[in-house]
Amino acid sequence: MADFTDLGVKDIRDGVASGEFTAREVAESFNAAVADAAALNAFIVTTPEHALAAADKVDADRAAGKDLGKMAGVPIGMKDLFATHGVQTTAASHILEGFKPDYESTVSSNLWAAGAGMLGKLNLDQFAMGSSNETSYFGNVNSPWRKEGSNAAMSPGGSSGGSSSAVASRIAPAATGTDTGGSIRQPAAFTGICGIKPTYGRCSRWGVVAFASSLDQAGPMARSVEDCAIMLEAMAGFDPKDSTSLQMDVPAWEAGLSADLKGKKVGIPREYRMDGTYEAILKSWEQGKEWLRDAGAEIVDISLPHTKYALPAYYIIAPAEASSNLARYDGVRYGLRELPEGAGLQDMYAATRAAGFGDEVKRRILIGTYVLSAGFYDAYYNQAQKVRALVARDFEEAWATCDVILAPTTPTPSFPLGSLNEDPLTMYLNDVFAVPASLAGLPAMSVPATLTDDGLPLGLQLVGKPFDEQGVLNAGLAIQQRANFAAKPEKWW
Ligand SMILES: NC(=O)C[C@H](N)C(=O)O
Repeated sequence: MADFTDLGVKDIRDGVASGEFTAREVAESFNAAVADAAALNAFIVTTPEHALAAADKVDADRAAGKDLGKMAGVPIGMKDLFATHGVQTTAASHILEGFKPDYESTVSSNLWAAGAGMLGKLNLDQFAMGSSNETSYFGNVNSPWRKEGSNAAMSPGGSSGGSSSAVASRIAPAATGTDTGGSIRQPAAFTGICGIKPTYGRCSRWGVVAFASSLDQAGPMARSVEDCAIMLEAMAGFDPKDSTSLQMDVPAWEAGLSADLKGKKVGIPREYRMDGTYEAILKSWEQGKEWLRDAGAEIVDISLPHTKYALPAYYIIAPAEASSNLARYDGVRYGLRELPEGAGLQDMYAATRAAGFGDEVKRRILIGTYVLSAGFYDAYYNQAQKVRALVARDFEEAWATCDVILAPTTPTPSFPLGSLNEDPLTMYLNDVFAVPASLAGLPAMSVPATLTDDGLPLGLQLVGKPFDEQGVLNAGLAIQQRANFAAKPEKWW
């Protein structure tokens, strides 16, 4: 069987369209790679038949001379937070084990309509809560990357850790992710791939298991900026079923790609120079400035004064919304039910939730319930909302002097699995550079920049004005062309 696993979204789509190979050949090749990579634990369930059926439809459409979609013939991984009709959807939680939705999320429907197929449902942190993919009920995901000279299992980041691991290891050309406070960008940075969180409202949240509804956004994860542009075009669009969906046409991001940044100003936020950030990351940030200058941009110093309050505000707002969203898992409507002998309704709720939710999910529900309780609402929840407004205002003011912002994606590279489990605060700090853009609802992307001396990927982050995914993608492309990140993890799985 021919091996197509080094190909990305654009290569596959164009090769299928020109008849260089068939969509079925591609699907078979990736299905085999997925089956061979069980050691990564990237997938919770695999759906080879879905990938093949979608491929056959594309091949038949091509033979019949029909128009092919944006993602025609591309088999992808689907984060297991998207409801998929008839296919188990768990959010990596025991409480949803066995749940097979009788509906399809809007984002996945859009992708299938564009000609993509599904390789399977990808592992993640439980209910997307985590930064290492260690809170999944279905076990850790392994990063395909290892430190030079070490066999220690590394984190692929989280919560979209199955997505990042699958794309980096080339068992999927692309995958969906979701980002509430960094869940696309941080795993992309940890594994040397690209990932973009679009403006809040670009991708419908309908059929996406809710974590923090005012922050949750879907986006693509792939190995190039071009592939992200193509896939985002297929995913995005107004959806009347999501009341926060943007009523705007989807721009032609792929056609609009240009790495010429003449006339653009790139802002460097001085508050992002934080203690505890790895030297190699500060160095790659400097390098990033040079690359963007080389692409024609002017580099300007900017200030986002409320940056240090963003993470604490996020860890009040996100748990508050989660405690409300997760109240629906009661043992009656979905998945798991624990019904001890002689138990009443309240006992059944308690037993189901005690058995069904993992520790991190329980921690967030407790914090969220606490900050929303009558005596603490003003002191915590309302205060955090005010901070959120200040963080958003910082960005609005910055747009007076720059068009796009360059920052690190994370303060550190990937870490060994197990090393931060006992320390939730250090784990939360992973998202210190990602969360401000989330609170402000802005488009933001991570692009691979370089490797550390011991061989781990580092990413650079670009943050854009509202609705300006194009500006983010174009600056990302300028970095991609200069970083020439061609490193590939050595196969050990
Ligand atoms: N869901 C996310 O965007 C990830 C973030 N680390 C969190 O645990 O909330």
